[in-house]
Amino acid sequence: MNALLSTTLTLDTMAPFATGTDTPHPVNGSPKIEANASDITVLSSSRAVVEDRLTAATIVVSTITGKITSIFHSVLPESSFPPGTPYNDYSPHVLLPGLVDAHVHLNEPGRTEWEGFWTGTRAAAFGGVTTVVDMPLNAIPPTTTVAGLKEKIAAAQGKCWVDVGFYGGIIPGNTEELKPLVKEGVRGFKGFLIDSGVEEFPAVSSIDVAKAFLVLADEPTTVMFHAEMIPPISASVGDDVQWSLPPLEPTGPLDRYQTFLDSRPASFETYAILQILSLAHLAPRLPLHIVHLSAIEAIPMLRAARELGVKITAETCFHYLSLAAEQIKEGDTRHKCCPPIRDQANQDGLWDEMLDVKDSVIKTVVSDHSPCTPNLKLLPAHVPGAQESPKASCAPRAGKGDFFGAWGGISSVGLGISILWTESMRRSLDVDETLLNISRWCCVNTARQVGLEDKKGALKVGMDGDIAIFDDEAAFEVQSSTMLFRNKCSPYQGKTLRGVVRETWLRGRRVHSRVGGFVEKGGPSGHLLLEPRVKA
Ligand SMILES: NC(=O)NC(NC(N)=O)C(=O)[O-]
Ligand SMILES: [Zn+2]
Ligand SMILES: [Zn+2]
Repeated sequence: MNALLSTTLTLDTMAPFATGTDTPHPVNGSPKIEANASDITVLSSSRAVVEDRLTAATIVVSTITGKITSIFHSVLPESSFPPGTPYNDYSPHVLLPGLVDAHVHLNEPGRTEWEGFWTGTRAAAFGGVTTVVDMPLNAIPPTTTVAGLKEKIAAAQGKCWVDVGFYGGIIPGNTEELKPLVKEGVRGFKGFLIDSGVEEFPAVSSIDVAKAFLVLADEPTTVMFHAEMIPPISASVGDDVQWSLPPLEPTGPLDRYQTFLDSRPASFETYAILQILSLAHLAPRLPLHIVHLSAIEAIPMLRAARELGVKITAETCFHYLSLAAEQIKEGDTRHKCCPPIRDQANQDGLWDEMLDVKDSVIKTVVSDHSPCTPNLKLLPAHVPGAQESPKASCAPRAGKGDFFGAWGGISSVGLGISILWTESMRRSLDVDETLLNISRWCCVNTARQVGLEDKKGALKVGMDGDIAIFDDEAAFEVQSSTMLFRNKCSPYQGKTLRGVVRETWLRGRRVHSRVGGFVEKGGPSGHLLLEPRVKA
């Protein structure tokens, strides 16, 4: 280790962990790094998020293993490295870990016209996301069997611009498939407690959940729920309690957002979460997770459960942190998702939980990118995106602007970091703290949620050289050229977002730069992340 204090460092670029990891600022001039110039690449900046702190950093990545071999807490000059070493000083832009978006629907095979591996992962790469984890539904077949997973894997080959992991699904009757899916490398499971929107992925009952908990109790996985459920009492009219009101029944004009919001109240989320918690004792060691938490009313019960030792966490989404019901115009179904975007006070409450609470129950922020063809959004002519609809692949079931008939799902993969940055700056949050928060919510914690914490989500020696170069001063307009997902239909369209991802690096190779576009030579280099999880 004395070598660290001398001026010459030798890097063993083949080794997953380098000898020199963290050197003090060079005292007598710059250190000299000995390595084969073609075996390493160097990225540096006056600002980087390295292991939960903002620091100057020089990051050396092996181009052979794709791993980070050393990190120096200063900007070493190019002359520190052998002549010909690829070297980029990005100061003052920020080096961040590539984002891990742990909730994306890629929909291939079967509904590739909604989204596919090629387009979805290019949109991710554009926005600094270097890993996406694909949800088990909306592709046909769904990932509820090993055979279904194999079809996914076959469909993904050679099409991924970033690394891709897969979730399995829990549906009635597939208990036998769950352990084999863990062995095949799924990163977790999702089940629905309410209609999923697609018939091949039915909701589970409490008996199905109990069976899944028992079979997965000691498996290295995370079981996640779409936590909305229709409570037995759905509405009260004055003093009169109305029993068994038809579920999700609209009580006003179908194109008014408030009508839709009223049809899926916070009680749907709290009731569903109570159901999950009531079964948690069946698998006390199994990590449980609530996907796309929207209602702040659910926070106290999650906090109480965690205090009692229940292993449960929650994620929220970019849209719940940036959009508000009051602002949604009549018929603008681009905003339809489930659970719904709630009011401004709810949005503020989510931020309060994440910022002010020491051990927030909301650990991660994800996109829940769940697109469809624009015709299924039933967009009225005045909403942007309506004119861009390709020919309808399926006849719309309802009138234009109908929030009940439109497909539920928001498109935003690759826009997340800029959405969070814009909203954080609007809230006048501290710049440095926001950079750390984004890295916690979208990198470190999402990687942990899906069992990738040994490879992804942090700039650390031994981790994959997945890096986003973030320009926090720039801004851009969301338009067709900046939404790289297949269907250019998103509530962010036309908005100006602050914070631009200048470049995205995957395992030590530049995948995309805002100036040069995609590095097409060699084609997509994303890996499928199928190595089974190990027990935490
Ligand atoms: N079938 C879906 O993709 N559903 C998704 N839809 C949303 N979130 O509106 C989801 O994750 O539940
Ligand atoms: Zn869901
Ligand atoms: Zn989803």
